Amino acid sequence: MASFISHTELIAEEIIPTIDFGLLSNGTPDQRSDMVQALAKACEDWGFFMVVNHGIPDQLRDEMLEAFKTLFDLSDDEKRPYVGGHVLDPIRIGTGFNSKIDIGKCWRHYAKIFVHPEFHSVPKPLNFRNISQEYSKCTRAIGLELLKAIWEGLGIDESRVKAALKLDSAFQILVANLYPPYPNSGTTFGFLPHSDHGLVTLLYQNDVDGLQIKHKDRWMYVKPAPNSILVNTGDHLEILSNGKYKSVLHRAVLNSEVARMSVVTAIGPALDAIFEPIPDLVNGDSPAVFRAMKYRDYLEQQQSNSLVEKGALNLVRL
Ligand SMILES: O=C(O)CCC(=O)C(=O)O
Ligand SMILES: [Fe+2]
Repeated sequence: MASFISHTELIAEEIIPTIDFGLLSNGTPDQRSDMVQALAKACEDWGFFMVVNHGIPDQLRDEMLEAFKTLFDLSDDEKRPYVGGHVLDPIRIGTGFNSKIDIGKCWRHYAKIFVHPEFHSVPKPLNFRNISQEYSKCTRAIGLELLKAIWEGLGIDESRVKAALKLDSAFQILVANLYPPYPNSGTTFGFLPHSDHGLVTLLYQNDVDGLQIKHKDRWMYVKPAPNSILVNTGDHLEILSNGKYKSVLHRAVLNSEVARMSVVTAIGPALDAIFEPIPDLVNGDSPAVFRAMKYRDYLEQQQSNSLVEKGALNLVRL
């Protein structure tokens, strides 16, 4: 496999947009309106932004990271029931992107748990259930509030989108990534370049950087502001917005000295919702560029195949 790291130019001079969640949820009407505009710009220009004043208690974030660390440290016997299942199994533990097809390319352990509309959890560690339930609730509320502001910024009727996507049953998945230290050979990634399938993804990491995003055709490092969470737009926002907001391509590189961990939560439509470009955004000047598909089918296809950047979107591209 070609070395991406040594052959790509990395840029750091651009400033990643920051969204003040406090002003979005509790600001004056003018402050909220400014944030809605800032969010629309961040989605259009970047597909990626940092969120500050998000209200997730520091302790809860740390407990969530620790609980996942303990889960990864369980014996192979204890983890076996969750290893090697189907991509739509509600709890999965594995390595690489998809353990069956990506051996050797991704130096990553993952745990993936479906937490909404049905909440799933593991029996060990004992505190996992309570922590993950609370963490999922908090992050889902933030994700849904961001989406509400995103619909507003696109000038579309929130209640119609919410009903079409069945957002009361929004599909939420909680994922932890553990990247053990790895000598930097330049050929092995933590996570290969990809976009996420859902509407928005929220990410929190330990204090080891490694996430990179593709911005204006160049890879750039992401250095999160203290206490921020990172948010990126997923394929479904690209589809719904009829290509106005592109899902951002991102990847994770490895650290040769220390382990990196990220806790990621992706929020999407209900699994049985059929998504397609929002009719208000399709017209003679801007014909539909994606066809309709059921979210569950998209997810299954995207997760079952090798990741080739944003290749999954071709399933629905017209
Ligand atoms: O660990 C990271 O920084 C990236 C993780 C990621 O992209 C994902 O879980 O989809
Ligand atoms: Fe991702």
